[in-house]
Amino acid sequence: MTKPAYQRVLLKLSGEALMGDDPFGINRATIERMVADVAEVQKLGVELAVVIGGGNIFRGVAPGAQGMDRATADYMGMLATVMNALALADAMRQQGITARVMSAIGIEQVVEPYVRPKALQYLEEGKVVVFAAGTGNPFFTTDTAAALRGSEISAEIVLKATKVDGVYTADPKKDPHATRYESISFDEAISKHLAVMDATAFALCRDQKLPIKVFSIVKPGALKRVIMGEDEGTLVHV
Ligand SMILES: Nc1ncnc2c1ncn2[C@@H]1O[C@H](COP(=O)(O)OP(=O)(O)O)[C@@H](O)[C@H]1O
Ligand SMILES: O=c1ccn([C@@H]2O[C@H](COP(=O)(O)OP(=O)(O)O)[C@@H](O)[C@H]2O)c(=O)[nH]1
Repeated sequence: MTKPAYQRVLLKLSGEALMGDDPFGINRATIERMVADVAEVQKLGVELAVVIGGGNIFRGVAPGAQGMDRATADYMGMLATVMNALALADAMRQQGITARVMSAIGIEQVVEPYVRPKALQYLEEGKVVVFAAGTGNPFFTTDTAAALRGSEISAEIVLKATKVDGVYTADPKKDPHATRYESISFDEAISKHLAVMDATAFALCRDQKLPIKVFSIVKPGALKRVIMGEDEGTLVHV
């Protein structure tokens, strides 16, 4: 049997993708399917940490936050990621995966706080760690949280599972003529303002020499193919 290409990865799951075809919130079938994908790669012995987004519930820059103080809206967004993290960890439990949620914001009655050595210990024990509340700071995104936590846990790669199947020359939702890159350097992605991830996340990964793979969360089996090092999505590299 061929071995996985990575031993430890940071998986960023889009909050917005949790909606499935619903207008907001968490779609049951969608979260179960995502967890089934995670279970499949966990069986291969890959150490897996997850950063979950919150856009399905609240986004600090959404129209619903108009007129609000940006930092307040962002804290709401971070709390939304905590709800998603709890739902995700529970869905994992139902599929036989032991998961631990760690929050960047102190809410001890609900989830344990993020403590780096503890997170590393869980990973070594084969548990899935779900990082909630992003970076814990307003004006950031969960993509940046993925870059940060990925660096902290010495992940070999950040896997961004999102609604598109890679990085395109322009936003494929707006430009039907956009074409997908097989791979692209951080500098090119930043200088071309490719908005699939924010520049802060790209810059942090570039400085830490932490590659990113952008791939589809919707495509069946894509996560496993990425883990096996097969041709899937777009690699963003130094
Ligand atoms: N150059 C690009 N290549 C791919 N996707 C892009 C690009 N520019 C903008 N996007 C948009 O970025 C979205 C993914 O980023 P984001 O909205 O932050 O998703 P997530 O919920 O995964 O964090 C895609 O759905 C796509 O519409
Ligand atoms: O470190 C962080 C991470 C997230 N957020 C807030 O939480 C929201 C949800 O996260 P994100 O938009 O990254 O989730 P996703 O795109 O995956 O749905 C963001 O819009 C921000 O308002 C924040 O303020 N700081």
